[in-house]
Amino acid sequence: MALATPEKCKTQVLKFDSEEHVAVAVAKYTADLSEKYVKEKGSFSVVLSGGTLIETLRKLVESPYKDSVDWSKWLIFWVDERVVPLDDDDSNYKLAYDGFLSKVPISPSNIYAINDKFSPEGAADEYEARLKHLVKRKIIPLSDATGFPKFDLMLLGMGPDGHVASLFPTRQQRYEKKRWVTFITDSPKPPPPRITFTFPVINSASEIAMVITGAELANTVKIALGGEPFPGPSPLPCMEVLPEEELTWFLDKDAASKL
Ligand SMILES: O=C(O)[C@H](O)[C@@H](O)[C@H](O)[C@H](O)COP(=O)(O)O
Repeated sequence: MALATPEKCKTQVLKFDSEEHVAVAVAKYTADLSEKYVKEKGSFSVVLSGGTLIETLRKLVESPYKDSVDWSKWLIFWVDERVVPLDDDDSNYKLAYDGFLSKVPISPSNIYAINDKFSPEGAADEYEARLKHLVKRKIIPLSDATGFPKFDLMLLGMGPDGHVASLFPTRQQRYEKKRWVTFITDSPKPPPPRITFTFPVINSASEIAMVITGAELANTVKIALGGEPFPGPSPLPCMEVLPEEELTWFLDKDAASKL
């Protein structure tokens, strides 16, 4: 099946004076998309990453969105997860639960955490099987363009090495073309065992927001968006993010300082 083409994906780069302004803008963007997708299809599937993203989502659980968003229609997934118990401080589920999910009325049955009883390989297989089941029940559609599951919104962070999800520049998972979910046991960012969505799934999303703050990411942002040819053998993973409809970069002043 044909993969999404760059011509189809609209890219916006939004720069803000501070992290606080990014947080305000990401909350409005997410709430607006929630309204749009709930109206169009009766649900809103949101894929979270870990890291600083959850803190940047803090405005979404405040007024006016706390009361205006139709949380009952939200479905929550993780683009990557550390294979640790769900109550471990390293768990992306725990991070999201403590900072976001526990503050809004999303039904626990709509929150798709990994099964923390499995090995990384088993957890990836089980998460993929669960996604396939949701597709079969028509809860998550398949992309007509790619044949992979199509989530409404993915909210992604990025590492200084250009990784997104747990797809690292020096690891082969970034090249996976068939699996929906894969695993890694030697992640360069600790903890080492993780599962991650693959690029075909990430790029089948309708919308992706790259939420990037802090001066330590300025060089990588420049490489990704600066318009200069990339010198390495393969582009950085962050340069390969290309959803089906719209890609929006939210940058604070520090992250955008080298553009
Ligand atoms: O589990 C993880 O580690 C993440 O999902 C990872 O992909 C993260 O989004 C980036 O590493 C950025 O992390 P920061 O926002 O903390 O810099």
